[in-house]
Amino acid sequence: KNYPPGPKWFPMLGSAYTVAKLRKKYGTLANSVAHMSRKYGPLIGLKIGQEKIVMAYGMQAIKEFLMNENLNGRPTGPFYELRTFGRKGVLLTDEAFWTEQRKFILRHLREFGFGKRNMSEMIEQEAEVMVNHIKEQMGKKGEVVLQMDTMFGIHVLNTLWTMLAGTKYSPDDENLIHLQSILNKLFKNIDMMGTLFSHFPILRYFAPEMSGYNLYMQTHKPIWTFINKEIEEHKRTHIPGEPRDLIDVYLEMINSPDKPGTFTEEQLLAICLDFFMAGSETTTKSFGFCFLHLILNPEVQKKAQEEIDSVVGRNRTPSLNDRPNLPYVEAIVMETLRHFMAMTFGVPHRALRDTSLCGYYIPKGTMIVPTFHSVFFGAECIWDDPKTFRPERFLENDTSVLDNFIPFGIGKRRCLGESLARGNLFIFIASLLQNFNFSVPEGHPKPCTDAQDGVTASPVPYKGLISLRS
Ligand code: HEM
Repeated sequence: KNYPPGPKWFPMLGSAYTVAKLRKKYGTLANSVAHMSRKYGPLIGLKIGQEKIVMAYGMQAIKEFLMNENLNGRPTGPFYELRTFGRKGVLLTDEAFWTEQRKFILRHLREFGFGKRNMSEMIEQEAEVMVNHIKEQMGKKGEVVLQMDTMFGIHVLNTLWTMLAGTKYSPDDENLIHLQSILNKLFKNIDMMGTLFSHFPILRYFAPEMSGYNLYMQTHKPIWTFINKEIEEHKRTHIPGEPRDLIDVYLEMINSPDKPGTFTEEQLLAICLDFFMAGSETTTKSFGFCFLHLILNPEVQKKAQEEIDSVVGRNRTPSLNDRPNLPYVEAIVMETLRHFMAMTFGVPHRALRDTSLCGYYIPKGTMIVPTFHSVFFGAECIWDDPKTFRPERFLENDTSVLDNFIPFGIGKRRCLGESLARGNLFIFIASLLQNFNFSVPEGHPKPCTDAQDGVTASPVPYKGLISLRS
């Protein structure tokens, strides 16, 4: 009673068929939810299989939802448990277990530079590696055509992995390129609400291929192996009392006599997996959207390059200290996040107790998903030309712009990696624009601005011509 309104529920399927039909018609899940919200309002009540799912559409609904602590859980079920041998990690756990782990991770990541000055130095070093790697590929020609939607993956992971595991990988590391490409494939085949076997768990036994179960497991296994190797290496080389990174600190906690019960080796593996997925995918996809729009908007590149030349010059790498003096580059970062998150849903929450939202009843156990499309592109968007890539919108003196800018969420479950993500975006974009121009390669089509659906939205794969600036 008083559950949010939505499409009719059919026996067994619930509203799955209606949602699938809308998705076919409107191209993406975000566009389908936008369509449903026109009919049903800011909360759309769905039932997919046995699962109740509410989509929150619009700033007021999303803010009220994210600030309601009764809605701070994460979904349960085999889809969420199989990836980490039970409910483990930080991304998809809740209650006291999650609080203890999140606090520990945040405190110790800071020891290894997270959010501090040496984070800037570490990102600057990686940006230099990236610039030099591109220059090597250019050779004497001074230009090269590259697959731009995926080329940031290893560089982004390196900035994260330095703090987590004290390791960096070569941009040509074949194993890591493979792991990122299979993860990319998985993320295109599922979405933030899950996949067929998460809504209909029994299908994993009868139709493992069709329900997405096989792909899910085939993707996770090599990533577990990769992380396990890293943990084993740390166990072999770690000197007690001299932690080098988060894995070492965590191992010390596991070995301490008075450790709380939540600290186990499986939990450490789950945390690394969460970071591998939540940390590298999101930032890499954001770069994909950013350079796509920079290629299509040479005047934005030119404006940023003039700013960088006058503040930083050409002889040193931009740093996070330059942020206040590079407002146009910072505005590109925000415009990038807006375009990426407009087509990406927030991580699903779960009602820990019966509660109410926007005057509706939300029963315990309901999954609830924020639809950022509404605030960045859709009906509640405060910008009149939302699909245009126009960084200037963030430089206009309008405070409501920042009130409506919540790509990392709000409240207690707010993104744990915001400072690293923003730092990466700022330094990499500034460094690349300082050195290169980006354009459509001869004989190639203009990149398409439509997003592809998945756990996180991706740009349609595209190539760019990168040439040395004169
Ligand atoms: C463009 C980059 C990124 C965006 C837009 C982004 C956005 C988000 C959003 C919307 C959430 C969900 C908040 C909620 O559930 O209410 C989230 C959670 C999370 N993010 Fe990010 N994120 C980004 C990068 C990163 C990075 C680089 C890391 C790792 C260093 C990271 C780690 C996490 C983790 C661990 C959570 C779960 C937090 C929790 O449940 O307590 N994210 N992120």
